[in-house]
Amino acid sequence: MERGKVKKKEKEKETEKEKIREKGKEEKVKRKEVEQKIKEKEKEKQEKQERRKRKEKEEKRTKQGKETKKEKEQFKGQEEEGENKDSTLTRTPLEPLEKNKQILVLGLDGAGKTSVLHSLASNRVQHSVAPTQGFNAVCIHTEDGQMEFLEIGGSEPFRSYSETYLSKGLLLIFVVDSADHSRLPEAKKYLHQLIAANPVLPLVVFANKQDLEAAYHITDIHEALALSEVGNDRKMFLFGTHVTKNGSEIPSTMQDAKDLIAQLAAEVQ
Ligand SMILES: Nc1nc2c(ncn2[C@@H]2O[C@H](COP(=O)(O)OP(=O)(O)OP(=O)(O)O)[C@@H](O)[C@H]2O)c(=O)[nH]1
Ligand SMILES: [Mg+2]
Repeated sequence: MERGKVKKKEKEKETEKEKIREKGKEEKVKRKEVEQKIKEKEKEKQEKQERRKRKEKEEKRTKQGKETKKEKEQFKGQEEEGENKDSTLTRTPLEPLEKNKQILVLGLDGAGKTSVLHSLASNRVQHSVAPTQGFNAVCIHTEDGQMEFLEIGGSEPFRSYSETYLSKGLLLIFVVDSADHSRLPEAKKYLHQLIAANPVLPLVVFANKQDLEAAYHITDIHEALALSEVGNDRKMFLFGTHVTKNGSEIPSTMQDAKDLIAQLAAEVQ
């Protein structure tokens, strides 16, 4: 009888232990499930982050692509035409580029804009061999950085683009053929149209082709272009320049003009 009781108690103990073991097992399974869930959530989070990063990269690439495309479109033209032998420096923007403010080089066709610009860029006299069909962008490196010049061809169809660029210009360089007396009134009209579009834009006038016998002296050019009327709020400078012997050093007036342009550009920027 006693033995029977002991056996029963032992059995009960055994069942109790069994239950505890079972419970332990269940808890272990539950813990594993929770751990699994946490891992899955972390994985999901990581995947989400990667997806977001990929998307951001993709967007960045598309944006860059668009910009490059826009710039490429802006700069096609004379390079493709290959007519102008100075085309390494020639670009055709359709609209002003936002990045850097440009120094605008304007004036009637044949005044000598390209010749002046390329001579300033290389510090050597460099004649242009063809009229600019559209735009001509030249970057000149200086001690303090770089200057971006933009010539707009002086022929009638291209002149109309000038006003679009004036509001974003840094300086205006106006080149005039000092020996072409008959076209001085036309040059004056064009210059005054330009400056009316931007009342503060500093103005540097190049009375070019001073080497020619028929060239007007700079005081006559001052009068012929009515430079006294350019406005009191505007800085204005006038240089007598010439681009004569190809390959020779640029004349000192041109070097002076270049230094002044660099100084003005630094002040305005
Ligand atoms: N004698 C002389 N000829 C010059 C001088 N500057 C330019 N030329 C000549 O003038 C002609 C026209 O020069 P360009 O530099 O093409 O003139 P541009 O103002 O750029 O003309 P577009 O591009 O048509 O607006 C070329 O035959 C040049 O060689 C100069 O100082 N003296
Ligand atoms: Mg030109």
